[in-house]
Amino acid sequence: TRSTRPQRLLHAVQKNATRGDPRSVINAIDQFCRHKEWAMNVGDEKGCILDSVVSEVNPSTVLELGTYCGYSTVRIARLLPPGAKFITLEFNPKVAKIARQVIAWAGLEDKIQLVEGASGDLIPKMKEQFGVETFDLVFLDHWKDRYLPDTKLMEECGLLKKGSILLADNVICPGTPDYLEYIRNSPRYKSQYFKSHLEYTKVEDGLEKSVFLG
Ligand SMILES: CCCNc1ncnc2c1ncn2[C@@H]1O[C@H](/C=C/CNC(=O)c2cc(-c3ccc(F)cc3)cc(O)c2O)[C@H](C)[C@H]1O
Ligand SMILES: [Mg+2]
Repeated sequence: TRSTRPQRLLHAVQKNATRGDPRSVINAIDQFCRHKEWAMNVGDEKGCILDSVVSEVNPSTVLELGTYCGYSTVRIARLLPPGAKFITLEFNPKVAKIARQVIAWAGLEDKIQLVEGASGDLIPKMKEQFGVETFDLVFLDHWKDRYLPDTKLMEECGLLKKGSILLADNVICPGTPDYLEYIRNSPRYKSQYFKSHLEYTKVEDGLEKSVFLG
């Protein structure tokens, strides 16, 4: 049977990237998706914005919603200080298996805790099961209609503290209208839109960075 897109992306990494070199893994995926087969990674253009936010926040605790093939996981993990706690959630076991191999190829498995399951089930368990108090940074990149419910759930579970940063991908394309409306009108957040393009295309997209005010 035909391979899956994540499997083909993993093979491109194993063929073209150097083991233990996160930068080469990132480049191999970007080359593959730009020239061979598009895939829904945050990509190089939005990835630079992600890098700058991660570097600025210099987080001790990070949560990623929607690992997919691990492209943004590798981008984030390579910039984290030693001892940082980085949890990424992926509910599709086949996709998680690919992501684990991409992360291992980058040599970053010791910095990342990939947890298989649905965010709605796992977010309420973060404190008791994963020993997390609050998250300094959350990267939202899973199903777009889940950004808002999961943000409200993180608030309810006390996982955000004054200064916590939410960074959301795809707020224009495919779009997350209910999330944007909520986060831009809530007195509990200060938001900023970073205009960019849909990965590997000229279509407009962007990242929304929101600071939780407590
Ligand atoms: C109950 C589940 C919720 N909880 C969950 N808990 C854990 N893991 C979850 C949850 N919900 C989903 N996931 C996982 O995250 C991944 C899913 C990621 C989704 N990303 C997009 O849909 C997208 C589309 C485009 C796009 C743009 C233009 C186009 F023309 C086509 C596509 C671009 C982009 O940058 C995009 O990120 C993965 C496949 C899926 O298993
Ligand atoms: Mg995305």
